[in-house]
Amino acid sequence: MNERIVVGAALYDGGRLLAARRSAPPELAGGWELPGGKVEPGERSEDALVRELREELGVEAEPTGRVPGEWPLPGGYVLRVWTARLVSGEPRPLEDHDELRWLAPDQVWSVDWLAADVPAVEAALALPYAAH
Ligand SMILES: Nc1nc2c([nH]c(=O)n2[C@H]2C[C@H](O)[C@@H](COP(=O)(O)OP(=O)(O)OP(=O)(O)O)O2)c(=O)[nH]1
Repeated sequence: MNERIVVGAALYDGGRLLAARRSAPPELAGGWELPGGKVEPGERSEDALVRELREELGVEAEPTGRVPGEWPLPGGYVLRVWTARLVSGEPRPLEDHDELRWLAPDQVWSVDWLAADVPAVEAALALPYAAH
């Protein structure tokens, strides 16, 4: 009954995508991911996404659409991704991350994404530009 879902945000601002470098746990530290986290029992995925972006980055964001697909994560979780738009605030690495980077389209593959994020980011980039 408890689905094990991690939601990630393809957070865009001015055509650039936000990438976040994990600082923990040790086996994931240094890898880049889409900010987000685990959906709590009874929580809507979009609400979890907004909550996680507030907690982790200190920003208000609005989910704008689901990126088709889901990608398996260790521990029986799956990663689902939403596009999102920055509503207010400047993202800061408050929790879980030690660096953030806004990536222009030609910089998206300049960071070392976590394994599950490679197909997830590809799927986000495959969406029509209007979704960004
Ligand atoms: N948030 C996020 N997690 C990812 C991505 N790719 C990926 O493999 N993961 C993994 C890392 C973690 O093992 C797990 C997400 O856990 P998390 O630590 O971000 O979740 P959370 O903030 O709710 O934390 P907690 O309840 O474990 O304290 O999924 C991604 O793009 N975004």
